[in-house]
Amino acid sequence: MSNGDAVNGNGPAADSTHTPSQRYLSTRGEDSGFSFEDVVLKGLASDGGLYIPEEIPQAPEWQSWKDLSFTDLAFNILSLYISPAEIPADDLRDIIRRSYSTFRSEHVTPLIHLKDNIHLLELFHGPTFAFKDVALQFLGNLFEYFLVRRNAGKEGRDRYHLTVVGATSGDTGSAAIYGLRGKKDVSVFMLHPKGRVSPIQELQMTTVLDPNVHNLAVTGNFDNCQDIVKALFADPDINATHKLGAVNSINWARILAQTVYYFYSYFQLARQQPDTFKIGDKVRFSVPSGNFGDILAGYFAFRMGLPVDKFVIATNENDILDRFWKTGRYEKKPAYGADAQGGLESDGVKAHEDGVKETLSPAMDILVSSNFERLLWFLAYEVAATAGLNDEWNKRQAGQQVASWLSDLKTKGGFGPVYDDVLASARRTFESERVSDPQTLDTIRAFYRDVGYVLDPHSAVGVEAARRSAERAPQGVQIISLSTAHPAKFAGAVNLALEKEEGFDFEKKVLPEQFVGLDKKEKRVREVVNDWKAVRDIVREEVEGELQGKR
Ligand SMILES: Cc1ncc(COP(=O)(O)O)c(C=O)c1O
Ligand SMILES: N[C@@H](CCOP(=O)(O)O)C(=O)O
Repeated sequence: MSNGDAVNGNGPAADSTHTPSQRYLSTRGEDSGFSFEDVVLKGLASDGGLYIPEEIPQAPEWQSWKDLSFTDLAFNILSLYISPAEIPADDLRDIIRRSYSTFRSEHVTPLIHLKDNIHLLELFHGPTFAFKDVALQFLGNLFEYFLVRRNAGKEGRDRYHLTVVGATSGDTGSAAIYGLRGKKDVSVFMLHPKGRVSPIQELQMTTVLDPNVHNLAVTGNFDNCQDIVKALFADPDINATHKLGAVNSINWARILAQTVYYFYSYFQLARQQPDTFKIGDKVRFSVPSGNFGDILAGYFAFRMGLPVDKFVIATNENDILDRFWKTGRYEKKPAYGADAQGGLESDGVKAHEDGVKETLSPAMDILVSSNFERLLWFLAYEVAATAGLNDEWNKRQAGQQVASWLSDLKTKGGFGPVYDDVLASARRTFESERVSDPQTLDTIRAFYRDVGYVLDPHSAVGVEAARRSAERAPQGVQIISLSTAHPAKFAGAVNLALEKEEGFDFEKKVLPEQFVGLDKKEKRVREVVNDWKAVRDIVREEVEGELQGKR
């Protein structure tokens, strides 16, 4: 499929009055020429790839953005990708303003100094206390905007009804639900691995009773949920009857919205440390990583012109990314580590037969990182470009290479080692660190003792990686470590680390009022087996019920 064809193969064609500033292509090379609106509503490309912009726009004026508010900065950055012909400037400003008015901090994503040259970018001040809110509040409003526009003057079954299907290891689910609850013409189906999200995360999702919200607890792991979502997108049958939409970071708008806080944190650092950090200095980012969406947003900010010294990929013991950077091989893990005893690794972490380890940072318990595919495209493109042929050829080569790697991942469980120049290019911009559960607990404890700060386990993985990276970093480099969730979402890990600390009281020190009494609320969730067809049947049944006003 190409250029301006119907969304999902059956939706309305892109409206020629909304001329795009930017075209998008698929990482697997078979799908191209789409507008921003197309890719936001479509989510996943029809060849199974992920959408990327044909060109990464440069931001030559970025230095003059230093004193802008978060929302003004967001407007400037997003405008590089969304032309006023697609969304008029006033409308875009309004979408951005509404999206961030729900945040509890005037900075939206405040930066605080943690210790020495390590700074913490707090991304958890949105409605669900996780970094996903930054993108999903925006995406929810964007969906609404496009649907209102498409449905003007239409009634009943003629209206464009979006069926969002998403997979979550805990945080995307609630953030997407809060971004979309009660919105007209949208149904939301969130699949989470039954029993493998934290109790608060589960309650945040299942206590939302709006008729358009459907929680499905899948007997399986996060990757099974993600595979079901991708199978639904690949199924022509459901695509013919329902217009599927994505809220996971396969949706380009998720990545785009997240680029803003990389710039914003850089400017906050310059404002906070005018004597030691000047605009133009390079900064290092450490990012707790699972699906690779958050760190990929940083990569786009870097490619747009932000001076970055290195990105540190921080993984937990589900370490496919760390292993790639160390070996050049991208491989799913064998079921159990060599030292496993009856499903328990030597450090006490539970390893499931499917290869996923159940760690203290469960939102990163992911076997395969879906956004890594987007980076692979850019790495392959860079290598193709050294051949000196034309850009069209380079893009085609990159798409073919990515399709071949991803096919090996599917059929053989992995690929690699990749060519030396691909790995060298990856290592120029990124490095990686793997942080075990005991190290995560030690980090939470150490920073609580040292500076009185309570880190959530995911943020602790990032901070420990930042601390290790600081030992190798050039003298004086400032490191911004992304804090991806509020500690109250992970009471188990935080209490494990801090319960013996004198004076520590989880309820008084950590628990926000919004979480109090959640467990007393009514819940709605359906259990489903790990079978995409069973999920498809539920989606059909529930959407029909909603459209007939039965729910
Ligand atoms: C709290 C938390 N930290 C880190 C991550 C990893 O982010 P990403 O999947 O974008 O790499 C996630 C899940 O996505 C998360 O929920
Ligand atoms: N950690 C995520 C997993 C889904 O990742 P996404 O960024 O692709 O939506 C979660 O919390 O659900």
